[in-house]
Amino acid sequence: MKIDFIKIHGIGNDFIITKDQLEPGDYSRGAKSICNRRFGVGADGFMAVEKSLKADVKMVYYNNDGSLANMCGNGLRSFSKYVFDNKEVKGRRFTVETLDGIKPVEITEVDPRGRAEKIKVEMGWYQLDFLSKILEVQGETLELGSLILGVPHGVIFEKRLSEERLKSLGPAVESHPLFSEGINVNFAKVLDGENVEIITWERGCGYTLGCGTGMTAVVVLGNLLGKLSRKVKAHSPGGTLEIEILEREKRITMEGPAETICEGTYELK
Ligand SMILES: N[C@@H](CCC[C@H](N)C(=O)O)C(=O)O
Repeated sequence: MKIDFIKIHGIGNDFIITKDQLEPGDYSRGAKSICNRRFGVGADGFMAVEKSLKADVKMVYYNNDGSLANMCGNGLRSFSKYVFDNKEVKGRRFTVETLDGIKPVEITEVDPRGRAEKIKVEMGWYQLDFLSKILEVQGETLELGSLILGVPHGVIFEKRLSEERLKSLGPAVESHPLFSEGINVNFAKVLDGENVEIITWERGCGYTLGCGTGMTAVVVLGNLLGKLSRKVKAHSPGGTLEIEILEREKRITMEGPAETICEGTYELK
């Protein structure tokens, strides 16, 4: 079966998006195939655009290993760019149904041709699992906080960030028996109260250049621990997101870019 797709990234976290209808069982298999970086187009995740009865449009997200996830922050901005640029929605403010509920979106910057460049999304509110627990992993002692922001996140604050260390410890923490559904793993270094650097090992797709829900989880946990303020610039290898915790209203916003890479047709294997 052939599908039309577009590839969009949000701070280097890249996604394949299709409006074409697949057989229900084919999305997971399709995600593995099209996201493969050697034998497919290559991406961190695969998203389907669906009709919604509750919101303006519905986003369904699969990791590149074929697993379904409730939410993806960079994915939501990339998806929003797609539906806005392709006039699937009306106006610069609209709502997107996700498996984590309905997310209001605002296109905050457009290019001279009227295409979305910067997007602000509502991330909802978090569910704290625990602020701090000591984990022994591969002979290392890690102090980790855990919360759910649509998907589960572990946050480890460190003095120095090492991609090599993340790639070695990430898979072991992701599948640690403490987390029955697996977990995304974020290593974070606080630069000052308004700036934090983050590297992430994602459940279901490994090392990525940035993870929107993960960067938001770091800001939330950093704020709860008194390390970060409520309005923070979060920096990952692929770019920067602006994250704001609106405590009284119990909502969190995340703003950042999304950019089209290419579009085409793919023969699903
Ligand atoms: N890249 C995403 C998160 C995608 C889902 C995650 N890998 C999971 O399975 O929990 C983001 O930007 O938030």
